[in-house]
Amino acid sequence: MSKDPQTLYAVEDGVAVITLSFPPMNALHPKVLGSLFDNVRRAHADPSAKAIVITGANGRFCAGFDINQFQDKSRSGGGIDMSINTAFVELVETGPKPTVAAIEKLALGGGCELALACNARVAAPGTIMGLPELTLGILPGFGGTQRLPRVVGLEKALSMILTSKPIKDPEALSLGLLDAVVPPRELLATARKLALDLASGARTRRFALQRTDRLPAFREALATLEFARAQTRRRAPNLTHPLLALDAAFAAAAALPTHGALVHVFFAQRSTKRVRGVTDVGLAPRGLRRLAVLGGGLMGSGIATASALAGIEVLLKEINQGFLDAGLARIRANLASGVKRGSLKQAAADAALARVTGTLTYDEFGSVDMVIEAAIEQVELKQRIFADLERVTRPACILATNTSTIDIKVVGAKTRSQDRIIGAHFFSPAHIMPLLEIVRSDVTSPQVILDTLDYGSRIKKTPVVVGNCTGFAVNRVFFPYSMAAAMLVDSGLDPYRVDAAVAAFGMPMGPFRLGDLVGLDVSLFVGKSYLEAFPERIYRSALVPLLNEAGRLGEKAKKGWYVFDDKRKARPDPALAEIVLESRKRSGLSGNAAFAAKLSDQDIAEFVFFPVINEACRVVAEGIVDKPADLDVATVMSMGFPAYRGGVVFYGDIVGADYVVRRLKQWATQYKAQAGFFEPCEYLLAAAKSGRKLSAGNATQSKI
Ligand SMILES: C[C@H](O)CC(=O)SCCNC(=O)CCNC(=O)[C@H](O)C(C)(C)COP(=O)(O)OP(=O)(O)OC[C@H]1O[C@@H](n2cnc3c(N)ncnc32)[C@H](O)[C@@H]1OP(=O)(O)O
Repeated sequence: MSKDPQTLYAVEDGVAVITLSFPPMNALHPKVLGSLFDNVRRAHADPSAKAIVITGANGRFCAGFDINQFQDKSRSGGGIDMSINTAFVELVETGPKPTVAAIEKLALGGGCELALACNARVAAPGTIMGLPELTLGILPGFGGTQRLPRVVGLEKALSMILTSKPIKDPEALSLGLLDAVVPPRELLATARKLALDLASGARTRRFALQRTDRLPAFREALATLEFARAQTRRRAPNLTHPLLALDAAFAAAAALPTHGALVHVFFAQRSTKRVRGVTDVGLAPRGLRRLAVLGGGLMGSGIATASALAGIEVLLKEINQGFLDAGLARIRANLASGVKRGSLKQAAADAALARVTGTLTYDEFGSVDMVIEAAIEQVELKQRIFADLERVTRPACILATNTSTIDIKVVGAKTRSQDRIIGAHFFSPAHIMPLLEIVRSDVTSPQVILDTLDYGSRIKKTPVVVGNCTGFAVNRVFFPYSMAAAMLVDSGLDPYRVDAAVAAFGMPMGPFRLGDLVGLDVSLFVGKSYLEAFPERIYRSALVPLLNEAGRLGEKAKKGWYVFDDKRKARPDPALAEIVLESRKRSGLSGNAAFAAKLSDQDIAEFVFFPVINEACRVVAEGIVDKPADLDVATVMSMGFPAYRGGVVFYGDIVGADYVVRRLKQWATQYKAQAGFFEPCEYLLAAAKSGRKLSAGNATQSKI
């Protein structure tokens, strides 16, 4: 066996096996690193290899970076040659072919970091793994400070790094640092099989650096790091480098845009309760004791459940005994499911139920402090109800509507009580979804807004005050989302591909799966209000009307964009193709097929979200929200826009207003007939030109 520092390359059964070879410990001499890098690249280019196994010669994996290099350099007074920088670990982790480490005896320092970069790890019994770098006065340099906490958890990783003590294979296995422990003679075969399973998708390929499941919440992480820092200072008051290791773990995470975005959402969520002209004018909430809910349907019963759980007396009104019984049964079922899930104690559920009274009349409405109407979306019906409410309630009683589409001034048009009329827009299911959009008109009194904010906080929702416009804030900002997605499908993309790309961006589901959840009849109805309100910037696809005609109304009809089994599991449906083809024919977008076919997942996400950012800018400019951060919170808490991207406006700042404008203009050129859909608004254009952040908001007082 040669003593030269090198790696060996062989392909066995479709797997490239790369062997570290530098007796006795296969230390990572710069020549070993160089050869490893070359051979990993070779394996990625090698058509006979589907996957890669990295192992060590002489019955050992690797004892880390070659310590002799440190000695030589310190003698010569120079620094370490890190010309083979961390690029190779990135390639090992995320290159086109999956990697598995086959480990014997030891994986220490850089050797452990190399194993951590592999997508899976198998070891023989008697193996030790660890990051002993601090004992040499240096820090783990190949990404160990980042990957180890993500694989074994922050606390364990800090202890391993700070004590430099390696762990043995049984503990490594139980922590997930190893995927399997097998006898030495089975090691390579097991690693090869695992590598092929990762390549075929039979097992999920994992990327340590992208994992967050073992990381604690940000504040908990800070506390752990602070504790470790104090302990380290006590144990080694003269040493700086262990503290640097802690800083490295923290600073690297803190430098990521995800950190900035999450901190933004943290503060934004707390600031929605501060509204100019409402919470800064010396008013105090009047405190709500008794609430009436009109309508015991899905929304009404959810609102009643959330309110009763917060200690509020609830009067539930329905129009006949059958509907009332059904509404009360829904409240009971909501409470029972909370008990079953473990989020609610039986005694609390019983107490909440005891606070709910059913009624068929307005007789007791004189005693309530607030009414929330949750009837169906019909203008005349709501107008009649509000005229009745004005008559049967005290003048101080707040009159709220749970409409999601109708102008609240139109709802109150047959009353002279516009100042106490407000929108309380809940998201379904109302007792679970965390957001409450509070819709004010230009004459809603600040006291009424303040009381509704207070009510929202009491029922544990995040309240966001928004102005009165079509779709209010959330639905309005998101109307271009489904339209852009439909445009892509009409241009030739598979709807399931679009959904997958949007889910990969971080949404809980794609726009079409969401359409099925909401109901495509509802989408059609709501879509019409945007056609009327914003005719210059809508995309009118035949897709949703055709799906409605075919009776494909979504989950409730067991078929929509997808088909659903009895467990509500969605599956793609080949029969959808006919409708899609018909819509494409009518759309006149066939000229865009080549453009659409070339889009990457990221392009697709940008295509559907940049028009959303554009609309969000309009909402900010029109003063529909008090501040852009309110819109960020609203989009995270309603649509599930990823908090680590900070909400739609903050996301616009992450990617840059100028980039958003450039892309919108490109698409406006590509889709000439739909140019209005992509036209950047003034607010966005101004930010792109001046470099001002979109989240800076309006300098002037909001108009709402
Ligand atoms: C970028 C990265 O984050 C930076 C790094 O990786 S820094 C390196 C981190 N790795 C380490 O600190 C491990 C250091 N090595 C050890 O702790 C121990 O040698 C061991 C646990 C691996 C084995 O211990 P043991 O079986 O008792 O054998 P030991 O006599 O110490 O070592 C055998 C030989 O390997 C050499 N060796 C061990 N690790 C080495 C390394 N990382 N580099 C160069 N030589 C190494 C020893 O110097 C010794 O050489 P010699 O025979 O010429 O004296």
